[in-house]
This record gives sequence, C-alpha cells and structure tokens, in this order.
Amino acid sequence: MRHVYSGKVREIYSDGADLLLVASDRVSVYDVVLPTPIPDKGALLTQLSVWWFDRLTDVVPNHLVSATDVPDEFAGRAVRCRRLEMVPFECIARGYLAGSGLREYLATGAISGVPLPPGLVEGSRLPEPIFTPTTKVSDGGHDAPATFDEVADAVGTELAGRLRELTLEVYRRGAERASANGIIVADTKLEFGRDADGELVLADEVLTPDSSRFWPADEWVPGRAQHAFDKQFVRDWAAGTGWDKKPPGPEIPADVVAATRTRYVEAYEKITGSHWRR
Ligand SMILES: CCOC(=O)Cn1cc(-c2ncnc(N)c2C#N)cn1
Repeated sequence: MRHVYSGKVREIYSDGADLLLVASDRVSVYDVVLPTPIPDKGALLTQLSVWWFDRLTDVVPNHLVSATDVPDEFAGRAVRCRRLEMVPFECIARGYLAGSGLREYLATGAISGVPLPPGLVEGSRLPEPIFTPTTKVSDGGHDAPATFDEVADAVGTELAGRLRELTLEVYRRGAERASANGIIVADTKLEFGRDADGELVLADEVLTPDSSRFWPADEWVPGRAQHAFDKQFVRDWAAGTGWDKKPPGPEIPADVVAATRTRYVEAYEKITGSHWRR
C-alpha cells in the first residue's frame, strides 16, 4: 500500500490495482484543519457516502470496489475504489446562494457563466439548481470557476452535457431526500472519472457535509450567513476565541467536540433513516 495523495481531511493510498480513499476524523473550518479530531467523523461520512453511492446506481455507476475490504487500521472510514482517469473539473451543483457562488453572483450576476435573476441575497434559493463547475488549481488555492463551454472545450460537448445532467440529477436526489428529513443541501461537489471503457463513473465522496453545504432547514433565513448543520458549533466557538483563522488552529474543547460528533451522527441518521452503529 502506497500513500499517493493528501487532502485536508482525507488520504488516498494505492493498493495494487485499486485505490483506498481514507477519511480522517479531522475537521476543517475557514480552510484550516484543526488539531483536535472529531471521533467517528471519518466513519460517519464514509458510511453516508457509501449509502448514497448504493442508491444512485440507477443514475450513474460508481468507483466503489468494497466498503469493507480495507486495512484494519482504516476499518469503517475507508473504501476500496477502482482507479479512474479523473475528469479535471469539480462538478458542483447549487440550489442556493452561498460561498464562492454568492461572491461571484454579487460581482457578475452569474456563476460559472450561468446568469441568475437580480436581487438574490446570501442563502437565497435559486429558481432551479444550476451546474457551476470549477477547475482544480494545483497551488492549493481556491478553485476557479469554469463555464460549461470551457468544460466542453476540455472534454467534448457530449461529455460536458452528461457531467451537467448527472451532477444536477445526483444533487436533486440528495436535496430531495435531505429536505424531507430537515436538512437543506445548499450545494454539492462531485468528482467523476472515466473507466477503461470510457464510461463516466461517480468517484470521490457523495453528498456528505464535507463535500456539500448542509443547513438545518428550520434555521434557514435568506439574507444572512446560514448555520452549517455540522460545523456551526466549531465555527461559533472559534469565533469566540479571538483566533486569527490562520494555521495552526486552536484545540477544540471536549464539549464542542462531543456536540459536533452528535451533529454528524444526526446527519447520518436523518438521511439514511438508520441508527449509527456505535
Ligand atoms: C483525497 C480525495 O481525493 C480527491 O480529492 C480527488 N481525487 C480523486 C482521485 C481518484 N483518482 C483515480 N481514481 C479514483 N477513483 C479517484 C477517486 N476518488 C484522485 N484524486
């Protein structure tokens, strides 16, 4: 097994013909990974993603080989997946205005080249979900918006159209199931690859609070920053410490760790409808 990639809170290992996608218990706020782990976060998000993958196979095949055939040290928080030729774009669907999409809208009236009506505010629900891809920048900075035409120039119009169609369909399915259980999925980021036959395959993680914005539906108020379903306790505590939001971040107190773990358990149980096993 060989380590091949580190994300903020996840790792990729090469294991023979396959890859191992390993989720840590680390949490990142304001783009800074905090030093205190959230127990079971990696397992909860991995199992939520596996739950989504299994229910989306009628929409798109996925890269999972196994959710159990992983090294003991990673048990429950890793998946074995097949190696793909990754599409070099983050495939983002947005149903609400937030983050970089909000900033781009306020500056240009559009997001990734998709025009939006005037007068929308932070947290506004969009008239319909939109496909707003970005390119992965290598310097670890923020990804840059990509228009549909840029995607089409890179991968061909047909494949670009499929990426948009699949991204929006996965988002719709996720947003529908989540909102029926009190969670707004404001946006989500998907990654696709192509297998040896050139087929599009859904990769990475799917509809987790790390790859998406999860908001508690009963606290949604357009016109201000929304509360993050999972990370709000950490954000609020961090704001109260006077931390300058630069690395290294401060240790998270035990009560905030416990409350945050509970939020990940709640997200898992609300969406899957089943009790967390531990
Ligand atoms: C740390 C998580 O990885 C990423 O963020 C992006 N990434 C995905 C791959 C990948 N590469 C080949 N095949 C795959 N199945 C995958 C997947 N997933 C590489 N980087």
